[in-house]
Amino acid sequence: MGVGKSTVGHLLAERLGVGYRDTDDDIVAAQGRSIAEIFVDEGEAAFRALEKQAVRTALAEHEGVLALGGGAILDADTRALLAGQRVVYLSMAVEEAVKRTGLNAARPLLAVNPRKQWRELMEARRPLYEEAATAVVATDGRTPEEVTASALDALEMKQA
Ligand SMILES: Nc1ncnc2c1ncn2[C@@H]1O[C@H](COP(=O)(O)OP(=O)(O)OP(=O)(O)O)[C@@H](O)[C@H]1O
Ligand SMILES: O=C(O)C1=C[C@@H](O)[C@@H](O)[C@H](O)C1
Ligand SMILES: [Mg+2]
Repeated sequence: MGVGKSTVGHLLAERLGVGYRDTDDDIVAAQGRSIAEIFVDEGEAAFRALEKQAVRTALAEHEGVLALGGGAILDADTRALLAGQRVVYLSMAVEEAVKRTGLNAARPLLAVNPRKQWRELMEARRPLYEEAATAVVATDGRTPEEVTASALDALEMKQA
């Protein structure tokens, strides 16, 4: 959350001359509600079901850069779909995460105690991110342009 998927994703798409899509945005558009509202109204499990379908649809329809929600990796079927894709894991340390996300209530899973919640989420997810990734790019103290350049290098993809 807040690692720079949207910022870097847009830059990466621009450099590659392809489109950008974001499954969080797809869910919000289809539901006509914010992610925080979906969590409050229906709970995380309902959000995860919507997310799983959104990832499946986007991977089938879209050929450019796709940003996934931070928790999409928790779903085993989603992980299987990612197995055939180039996947970039953008990483950061907790202090960078707190700087970038702040106490923003739009991120319901970090709303109460961001540092502690972020650490716990990452302990559970880091192995899944690493397993899915074909490229890992550290973002701490680096500009979005630098992160984008590293992602292109790591993916061995040329700019358009
Ligand atoms: N490399 C970077 N260095 C410093 N700040 C950054 C960097 N990349 C993104 N940011 C800033 O961090 C914040 C979060 O970035 P962004 O919205 O791109 O992340 P995200 O991963 O898409 O977040 P979300 O989990 O909400 O989808 C923004 O304020 C953005 O300007
Ligand atoms: O890491 C997560 O579990 C989440 C990340 C966001 O992208 C959103 O998908 C939502 O806030 C949940
Ligand atoms: Mg984003």
